[in-house]
Amino acid sequence: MSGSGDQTAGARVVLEQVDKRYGDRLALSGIALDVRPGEFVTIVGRSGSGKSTLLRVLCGLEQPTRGAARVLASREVAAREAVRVVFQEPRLLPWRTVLENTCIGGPRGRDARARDVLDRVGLGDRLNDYPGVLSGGQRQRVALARALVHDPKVLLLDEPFGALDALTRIGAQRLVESLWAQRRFTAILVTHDVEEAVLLGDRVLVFDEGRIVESVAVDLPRPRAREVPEVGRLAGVLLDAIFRRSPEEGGLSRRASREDVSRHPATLLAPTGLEIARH
Ligand SMILES: Nc1ncnc2c1ncn2[C@@H]1O[C@H](COP(=O)(O)OP(=O)(O)OP(=O)(O)O)[C@@H](O)[C@H]1O
Repeated sequence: MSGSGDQTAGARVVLEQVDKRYGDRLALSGIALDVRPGEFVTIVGRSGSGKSTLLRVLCGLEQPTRGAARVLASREVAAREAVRVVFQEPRLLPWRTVLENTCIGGPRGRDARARDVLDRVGLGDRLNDYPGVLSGGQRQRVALARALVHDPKVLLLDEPFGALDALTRIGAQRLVESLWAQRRFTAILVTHDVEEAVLLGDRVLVFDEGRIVESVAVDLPRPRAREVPEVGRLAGVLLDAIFRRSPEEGGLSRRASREDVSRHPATLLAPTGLEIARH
């Protein structure tokens, strides 16, 4: 897909030997990463492998213990405009309308832009509704609009589709991909779904114990479908990388097979057999 309309260019993201330590736990260990402007990088890995910590470092919620994380835009942009995050829960204010939620945190006079973005995510006719009357997928689209209204150079997505049902999830994936193709921001998405990682990523990184243990380039035309054999093959490669090591401590109670995971994608959420809580 080629960019059209807006000429917004994404920023380059560079991490140099980043460690993040919590007490004696090393959540990130020597992460070196260079993300091209406009690249779509997806990240998979077992629970606790450091994926969310990486996003928190990138958006400035956490400081690296060692090393540096840099966002390099082609022109000077305010930090708050450079990087935006969409979380698994939409985090909307229930007493504010869709339009008001979308404008939150932005400078005044963003109404027109917010309306435009809400239109693009298919909520142009829900501006004055409150979050309580929206579906889960619609709320997540408001969260996406709220991030995009700032015209970010980097969009961080932390399991943004995790709480959506399968059909809504496919629609939301396509929406994110088409917005990315239009606006050319740099996208970094954390997911537990290896197929989703292949469908959306130019490159998929596998995390394990705070390190990048595998990097898989996905050189397939877009939009991609789960039915394409190469998508399934790459998803298998990723699963092998995720489960290659079965650590004695804190790891899998048994080695999950590829079949287990494709039948029950949520297996990855709870590799030690814990109850899976869905939001
Ligand atoms: N604020 C914190 N204080 C202490 N330890 C933390 C904190 N945040 C994360 N950790 C630890 O850092 C490690 C990495 O956590 P992180 O949330 O990045 O993993 P994750 O890969 O995103 O996991 P999940 O897929 O379950 O969301 C874990 O061992 C976690 O317990």
